[in-house]
Amino acid sequence: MAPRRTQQVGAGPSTEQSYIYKVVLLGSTAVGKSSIAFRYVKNDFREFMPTMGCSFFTQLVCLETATIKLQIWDTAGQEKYHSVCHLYYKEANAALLVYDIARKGTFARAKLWLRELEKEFLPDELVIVLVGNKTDLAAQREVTFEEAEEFAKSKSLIYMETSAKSNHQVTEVFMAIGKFQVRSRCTGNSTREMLRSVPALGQTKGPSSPVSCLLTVATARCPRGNEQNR
Ligand SMILES: Nc1nc2c(ncn2[C@@H]2O[C@H](COP(=O)(O)OP(=O)(O)OP(=O)(O)O)[C@@H](O)[C@H]2O)c(=O)[nH]1
Repeated sequence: MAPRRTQQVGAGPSTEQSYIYKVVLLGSTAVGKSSIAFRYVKNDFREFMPTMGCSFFTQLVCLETATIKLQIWDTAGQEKYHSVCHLYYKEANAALLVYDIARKGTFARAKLWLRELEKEFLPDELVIVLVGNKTDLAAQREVTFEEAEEFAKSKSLIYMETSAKSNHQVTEVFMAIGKFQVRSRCTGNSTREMLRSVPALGQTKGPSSPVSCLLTVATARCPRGNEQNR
């Protein structure tokens, strides 16, 4: 089932379609949500940027078949802001559940966020990416790739690891969201169904994982420098 609340904003430059997707970043404080958004939108990294309430960014993703405007909502992870977070993930099309691979407690917290989302959304209504951030801290890793991937698989989530600091796979996360949404629209299959359709590859990470396998299907048209930030 394709996402229900996607806004279609008409044809793009040629015969392409343009869509607006709302993406919300959720997770414990200091896992790197703002840093991921900042890296993606500004291609920069700052050591200190605490979020109060919520920040908002937009970014265009140009795919072969469609142009997508991502509305990126970066929520604050501090407990005092928790009660307002549901206001931000309302009407979302995709969620990034971010944890810090070097802090096991943040992985547990991401699982709690998932439960909250499961109460608010139908199973195929939201594309959810579990994001293990700070891969540059590999020596301090407390959550293995395999543990997180296994959990993601059991819940039909996309799983990816990033480093906002070293710019590892950050763009790919947002591209994944765009591509899954567009493919979902084109094929009528939900992300769950698409992930299920490549089960044999589910055991491996890297270039042959289900995510990267599906990502290669729709090739990006714009090089990063040509993406517009509005
Ligand atoms: N080593 C490393 N540090 C990172 C990475 N991403 C973020 N950080 C650092 O982690 C700290 C928290 O980053 P933020 O982006 O503010 O985290 P947040 O999840 O938005 O935090 P809240 O706004 O409190 O919810 C900062 O000191 C960042 O510099 C990363 O990939 N690697």
